[in-house]
Amino acid sequence: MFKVKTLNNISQEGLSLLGGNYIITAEDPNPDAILLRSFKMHDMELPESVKIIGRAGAGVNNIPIEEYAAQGVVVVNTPGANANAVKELVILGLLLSSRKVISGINWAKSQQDNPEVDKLIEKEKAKFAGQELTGKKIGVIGLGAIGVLVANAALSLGMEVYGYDPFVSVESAWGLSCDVKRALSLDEIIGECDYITLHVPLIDQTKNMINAERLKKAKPGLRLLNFARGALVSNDNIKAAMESGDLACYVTDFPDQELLQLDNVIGIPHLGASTAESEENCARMAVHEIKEYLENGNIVNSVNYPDCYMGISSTPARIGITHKNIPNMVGQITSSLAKDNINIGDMLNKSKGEFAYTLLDVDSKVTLDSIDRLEKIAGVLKVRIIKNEN
Ligand SMILES: NC(=O)c1ccc[n+]([C@@H]2O[C@H](COP(=O)([O-])OP(=O)(O)OC[C@H]3O[C@@H](n4cnc5c(N)ncnc54)[C@H](O)[C@@H]3O)[C@@H](O)[C@H]2O)c1
Ligand SMILES: O=C(O)[C@H](O)COP(=O)(O)O
Repeated sequence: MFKVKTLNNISQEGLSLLGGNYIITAEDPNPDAILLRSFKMHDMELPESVKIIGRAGAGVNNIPIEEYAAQGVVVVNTPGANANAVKELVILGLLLSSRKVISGINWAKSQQDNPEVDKLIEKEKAKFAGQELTGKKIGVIGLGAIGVLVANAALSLGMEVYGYDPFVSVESAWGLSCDVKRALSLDEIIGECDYITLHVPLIDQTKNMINAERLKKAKPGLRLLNFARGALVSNDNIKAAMESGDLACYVTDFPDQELLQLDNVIGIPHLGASTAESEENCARMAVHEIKEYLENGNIVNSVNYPDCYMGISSTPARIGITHKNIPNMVGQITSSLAKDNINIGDMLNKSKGEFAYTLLDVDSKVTLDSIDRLEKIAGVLKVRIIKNEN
């Protein structure tokens, strides 16, 4: 029996895939896995029992992934599972930043007791005129799962699309329309575009990426959309750019009190991934990844360990070892097993940055003493018996 602790509400359709061998808990102090959305884990003490953390979503800035890697805990996310939901909200954001529908609707509602409102409408509507998207230039920053969908959708709205992503994956590049123009730097497009939309992860290198200097170069009347993370742009810079008239509108899925006080900010309460379809997709994918790791030791879509897949074990025992990516780890692991007369039938060793994973199928049952010896090897972080039969 495995215990999965949830730190946020997770789609029931996804949770139901865990099946009868799992207990879903919000309270248990010693779970095998943690499943969450945006819950901030930075101040949380992680129980020793936790082997894997599943982020039902894309962003992992709410999880100390390096710290957990150093504890031998694998963190996985669900790439692309909520991308369509975000893309659709970005399209809405483009329209809301272009047409004064929010103020128009609010004005109309304020006239609900006015029997003459239909006559007033024709007079008042001039206050709510906007601009069209067709023919305008948009810069899409970050061409991953979301950025590619947004760039392609913007083309179909008749926009001229520039994409910027120095680390674009081959898979993303295949998904991107050849009509998207490649920008070699952010500065190259900030002065050209009528709209800029951000789709990068929040990491040290992207924090405050739309800084004061860049906003000063912006085309006057720029509309900036941020459905990625608030800290990619600072409030002070948004304020200054609005005061100078360079920034006409800031649409953000991450508003705070200061931003909500500004007239030209459209603040959405982090609804990018909040559709039934996306919540279900994310939960299904995260549950699949957690099951693969707990039941088979396979790592799928990890952000702090290498992906590693050996299917279902057909030997008597399987052992999974998270360890540091340093010389002679495989040598020490295999000779420790050899000393215990345990033959290795199959194995995989993969590394990612400072950390590595070794998955071994062995031809006989392993004893707790053998596991103890593996745990004592310097650099080994966690050893798990995934399967152990006679
Ligand atoms: N508002 C929401 O509800 C919501 C939902 C999903 C994701 N997000 C946010 O959006 C981000 C992107 O999501 P995704 O699913 O597209 O992720 P992704 O990993 O598929 O794509 C991110 C892309 O950003 C690129 N990138 C990284 N650093 C860059 C830089 N300095 N300049 C330009 N490009 C850079 C990467 O190469 C990658 O192609 C997530 O990390 C998350 O923070 C928000
Ligand atoms: O990074 C993400 O996937 C989004 O920000 C969605 O977060 P949520 O699951 O808390 O809605």
